[in-house]
Amino acid sequence: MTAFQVRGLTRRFRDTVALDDVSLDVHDGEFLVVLGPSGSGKSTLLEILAGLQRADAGEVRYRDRPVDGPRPEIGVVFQDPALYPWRTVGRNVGIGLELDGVPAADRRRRVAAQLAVVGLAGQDERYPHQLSGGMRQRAGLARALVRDPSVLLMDEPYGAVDHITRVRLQQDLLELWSRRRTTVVFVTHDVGEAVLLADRVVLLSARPGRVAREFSIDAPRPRARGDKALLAYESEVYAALREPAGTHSRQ
Ligand SMILES: Nc1ncnc2c1ncn2[C@@H]1O[C@H](COP(=O)(O)OP(=O)(O)OP(=O)(O)O)[C@@H](O)[C@H]1O
Repeated sequence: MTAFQVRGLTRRFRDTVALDDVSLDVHDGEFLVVLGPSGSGKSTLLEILAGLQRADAGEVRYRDRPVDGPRPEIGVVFQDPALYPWRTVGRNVGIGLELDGVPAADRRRRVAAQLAVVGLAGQDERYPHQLSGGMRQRAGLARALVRDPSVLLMDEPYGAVDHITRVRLQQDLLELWSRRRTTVVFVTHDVGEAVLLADRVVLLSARPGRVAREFSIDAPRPRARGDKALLAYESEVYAALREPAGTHSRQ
């Protein structure tokens, strides 16, 4: 089944055309990576999928219903997890459940379980400033997962953590995804990250943001950085990035 159907999406900010006639499908259970240079409209696309902003033209449907606002089954993870500093990690992660009116005992149980899933078991009572950047990012992921979303939208979630932490977080995300098979749409401008994670990479061109190319990453899983099969895909994507703008052909 198709999770998202995106048709003819256009978004302008004054003179800037952030997205120009973007169409794509996201399939159920798929790990889709949206790759593109700065200003190619990746974040704008993700926010429209999340129902956080509207397109000027075109349509987004999720499971065949128009997306007209945020929904609990669509979880979002941003580069900055934006945890409330005055709330404990547990109360940050459980915030969506509070809004959903889930009783406190149930909430605590679900939060503790989700913290364990992301590698933060027993950290409920700590405060965000007591966590490392990588741990805060894990807490942001737990906050999205705790509502049991059927799709996760991730906007450069590892863009602000150091390289070694990033490699670890990527590996953990891959393990999590292979267990849950939640549909993921993941935005990055890191080619290595894109081919490591993706079933399919959609490459956007910059200003205006258009779908330039698509790559199916048919490398076997489990995967790890440095796998030979992935390096071949990386070379293919880098070659596409070297093509002058406007000469991209769709595969
Ligand atoms: N709220 C806004 N007001 C004005 N212009 C905006 C706004 N949001 C995005 N833009 C412009 O739209 C274009 C696409 O921005 P967007 O943030 O979606 O790109 P991106 O590919 O995610 O970039 P980056 O990789 O740098 O985060 C850019 O030129 C940006 O300046």
